[in-house]
Amino acid sequence: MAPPALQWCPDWTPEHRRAIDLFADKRNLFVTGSAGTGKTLLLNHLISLAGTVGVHCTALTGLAALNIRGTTLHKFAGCGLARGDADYLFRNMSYCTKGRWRSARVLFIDEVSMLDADFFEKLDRLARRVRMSPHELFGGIQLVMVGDFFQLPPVGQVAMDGSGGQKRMLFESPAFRDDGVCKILPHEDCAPDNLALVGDPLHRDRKADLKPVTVRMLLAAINAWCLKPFEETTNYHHFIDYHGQAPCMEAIEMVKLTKVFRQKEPELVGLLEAVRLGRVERRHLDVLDALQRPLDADDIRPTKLYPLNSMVDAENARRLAGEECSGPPVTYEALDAGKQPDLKYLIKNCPAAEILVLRVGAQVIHTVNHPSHPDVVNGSRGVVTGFTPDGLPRVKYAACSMDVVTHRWDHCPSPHSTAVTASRTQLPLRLGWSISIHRSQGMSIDFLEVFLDKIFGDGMAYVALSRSTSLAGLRVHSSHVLLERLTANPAVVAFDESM
Ligand SMILES: Nc1ncnc2c1ncn2[C@@H]1O[C@H](COP(=O)(O)OP(=O)(O)OP(=O)(O)O)[C@@H](O)[C@H]1O
Repeated sequence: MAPPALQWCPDWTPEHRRAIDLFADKRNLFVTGSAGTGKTLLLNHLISLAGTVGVHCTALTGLAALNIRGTTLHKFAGCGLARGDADYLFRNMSYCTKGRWRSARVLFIDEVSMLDADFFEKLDRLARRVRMSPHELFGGIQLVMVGDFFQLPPVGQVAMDGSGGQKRMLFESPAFRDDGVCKILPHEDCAPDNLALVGDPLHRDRKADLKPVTVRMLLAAINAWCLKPFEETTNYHHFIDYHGQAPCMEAIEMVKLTKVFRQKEPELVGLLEAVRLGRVERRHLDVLDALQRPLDADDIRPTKLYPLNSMVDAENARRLAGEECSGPPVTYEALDAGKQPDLKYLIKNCPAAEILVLRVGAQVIHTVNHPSHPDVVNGSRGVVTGFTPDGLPRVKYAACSMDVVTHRWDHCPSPHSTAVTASRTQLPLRLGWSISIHRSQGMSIDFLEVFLDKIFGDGMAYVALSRSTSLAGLRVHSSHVLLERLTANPAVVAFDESM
C-alpha cells in the first residue's frame, strides 16, 4: 500500500516538476529547500510514482519513517549501529539483508540532514560490495534524498574516527557531491599517510609529502580511468572512488525548492529565512520582540515547543488534570497486531500512544495528514469539544470540526507492500499543550509558543519557529540574548551558497 493518495492537487512549481522529471529519468536526487517548501509532499508523490518492486522508503528517525510508511535507514541497511568497516559489516550481514540490498531499485531517504557522511560512505561501500557493482554509487540503486541541512543535524556530535571532532555532515562527503575536483580517496583500511588528494588546493601541501613516483603512479591511474587526460589544474568532473578502482560517474542531481507554502506572509517568510541562514538583523529582532505578546487564542490554546521531553510530559499531564478540562477522562487503548520484532519497532516509533486519555477541553494535535482535508495536517491544532455516542472525540480545528476516527499505522516490508507485518490502530491525536522540538520536525502548527532561551544547537530555533503557519499564531518567549542563539552552521551556509 502506497502512502494515501491526496484528493487535492498540489500546486507543483517548476522546481518540483524538475525533480519529478529527474526521478522519472532514474537520476540520483537530492531535494532540499527551506521548511515548508513541499519536500515531504514531493517525496510522497515520488514514492507513489516509484512502482512496487525494490522500492525502499527510509528516514533517519522512526517517526519520519512511519510518515512515509517506511523504516529507519539503519533498519533497512541491516547493520545495527554500523560499527566496524564495510568488510566487517558485509561478512556479518544476514542472507535476508543481502537479498534486500541486491533487489533494491530505489532508496528514498528522508530527513537526510541527520545522516552523517561516515555512515553514508559506509553504506555506499557496502552497497557496492553486496551488489557486486564496485563502480556505481550505492551499487546502482537510485537514491532519492530529501532534507534541509539547516534543520536538525546528525544525532551524536562526535565523529567515529576517534579524532574527537564533530561528525562530518553529509554534504562534506565526496561521495555525496562531486565538487569538480579530481580526487583519490583512500580505501578505508588505508593509513591516513596514504591519503592523496590530487588537484585540491587545500591538499596540495600533502601532495608534496608524496614521493614523485607515487604521484606519477596516481596520475597515470587517473588518466587510465578518466575519459580525458587529467591535468592538475583542470576542474575535472569525475573522482576516483575510494576503493581506488574506478571513477564514480554518477552525479547526484541537486534540486532546491524555493517557494514556501507553509507560510503566506512575506514578513514571516523573511524572518524565517534570516533565522535559517543565521543572518538575523535588527529588523528581524524587532519582529521577534513584537511576537513576545500573548496569543489571541479562544478555546484552541497554543502548543508550547520545548527542547526536552521531560518538560513536555509534565506540562501535558498537569494541564489534562487541570481546570480547563471538564468531564470524566475517556481512555483510548491502541490496538496492536503483528509479529515481533516488527511490532516492537513500530510501537517505539509510532506517534500514537498506547494509552491516550482525553477530556472535554483537552488540547490536541493531529498526527497525520488528512487525506481529503488539506487544512487538517500532521501538526494541526484542535480542542476536544465532546464525544460522539460511539465514543469518538469531536475536535474543533481552526479550519473545521470533525469526529476523529482511528488511523492505522502499518509496518510493511516496502511502502507498496500489502503484507503488513505489524500495525497499531489508535486515534491520530496527541495531547497538544506542548510537544518537543524534535518531534515537531515536519509539522505545520497553527498556534505555537516557542521558548528560544532553552534552545541549544544549530538549526533548533529554525525548526521550532518554522513550524508556525502565521504571525498571528506564533508567540516567542526569549530574553534579549537572541542573536547568539540564532546561528547557522557556516559549513551549511557555504554548501547552500555553492548549490
Ligand atoms: N506544491 C504545493 N502546493 C500546495 N501546498 C503545498 C505544496 N507543497 C507544500 N504544500 C503545503 O505546505 C505545507 C508544508 O509542506 P511540507 O511538509 O511538504 O514541507 P517541507 O518542505 O517538507 O517542510 P519541513 O522541512 O518543515 O518538513 C503542507 O501543509 C503542504 O500541504
